[in-house]
Amino acid sequence: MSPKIEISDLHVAFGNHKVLDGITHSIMDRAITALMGPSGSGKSTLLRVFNRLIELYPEAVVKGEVYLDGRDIFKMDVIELRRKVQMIFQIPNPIPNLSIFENVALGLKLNRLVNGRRELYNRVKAALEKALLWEEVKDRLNSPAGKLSGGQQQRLCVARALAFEPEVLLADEPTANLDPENTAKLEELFLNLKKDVTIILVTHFPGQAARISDYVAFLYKGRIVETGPTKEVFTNPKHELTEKYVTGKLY
Ligand SMILES: Nc1ncnc2c1ncn2[C@@H]1O[C@H](COP(=O)(O)OP(=O)(O)OP(=O)(O)O)[C@@H](O)[C@H]1O
Repeated sequence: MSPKIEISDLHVAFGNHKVLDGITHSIMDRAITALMGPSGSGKSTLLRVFNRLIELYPEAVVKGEVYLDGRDIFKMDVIELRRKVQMIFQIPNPIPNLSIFENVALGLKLNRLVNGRRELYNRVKAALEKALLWEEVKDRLNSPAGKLSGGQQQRLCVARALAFEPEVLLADEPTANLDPENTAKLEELFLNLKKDVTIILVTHFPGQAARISDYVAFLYKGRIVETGPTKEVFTNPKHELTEKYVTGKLY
């Protein structure tokens, strides 16, 4: 497996508050990497560096290097970067009054990524299929997205992201507000996707990391304490803090 993202000596602070303190790590291509660690350890901040969403926080100071396929992300056109590196959030955020179809189509139209209605329909359909939502919505594509269940709205957000045919999908605690059935569906969807897309998943649930990730990085107070293939880290943690975390004694 080759690295998709390489991070070198990354530091992030909000004003004087150091949040990431010298992260050096590689994220493997077309695999699921789980970022886990106690609340406040810097997982979401790290995720927000990968698509440079961090730059929307005026007090954030970022130092260090991050490469996507060998390209310095801080020198890339940010629109291009965010097209390649899509993100979904803890609370599904479709545009509620817009139709299911339009939620997925809008970004493609605004960015002029499609030619004509037939291609647009095909791209939207393909994205909804990959997001395991097509069968549930194909007869009501024109109804408002806000009428979908929470789990369906989250899969719609995945479809919206996939419509851009991204290389990386960032997911920030995407199942935190879902019931077990919808959580299972999203996990299945991620497992299907990883053959095409590199997935970086922030999760609060060690069980979720164990179920679906190939690699984990365990963060504690802004540093990566331990990293490796998921099975290895869960069955034979090398660091005491990791052991406590994976056995539910630290959260
Ligand atoms: N915009 C911000 N301004 C100031 N401090 C921030 C900001 N965002 C995050 N922080 C601080 O950075 C630290 C790391 O936050 P971050 O959200 O990255 O951690 P996390 O591991 O994802 O936590 P959680 O699991 O609770 O979401 C926390 O102390 C948090 O208070």
